[in-house]
Amino acid sequence: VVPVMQPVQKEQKDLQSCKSIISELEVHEDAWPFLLPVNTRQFPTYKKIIKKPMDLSAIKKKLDDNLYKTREEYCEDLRLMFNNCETFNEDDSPVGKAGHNLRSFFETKWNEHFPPT
Ligand SMILES: CO[C@H](O)CCc1ccc(O)cc1
Repeated sequence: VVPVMQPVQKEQKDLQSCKSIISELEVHEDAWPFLLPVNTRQFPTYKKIIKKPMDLSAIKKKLDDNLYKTREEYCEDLRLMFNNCETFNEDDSPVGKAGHNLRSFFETKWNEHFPPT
């Protein structure tokens, strides 16, 4: 009989996976544009164009502060971060290329931890 995981254990496993994935993203060679918030005082255009800034340090802090109710909320913030990058950067720019590479790495890790049924 396949043991049914209690909801609490399921949440804990999901949290461990989310922490593991962001730790791998943080040390990825293409993470450099995403490690810290974009300096919106240095780049006022960014503040005007990107309504919801997001970066890896903010996501890590939300994880550590238990602010994600589900793994889907966490995934949403990562996709927001990558979509912001595509909005603001040309695909063939250094930051744009890093964004596409890191997004691909993330989606692969996501599917490893949470295989689509
Ligand atoms: C996640 O990285 C940001 O999209 C970088 C935004 C940016 C790129 C080039 C600049 O000269 C200024 C800001």
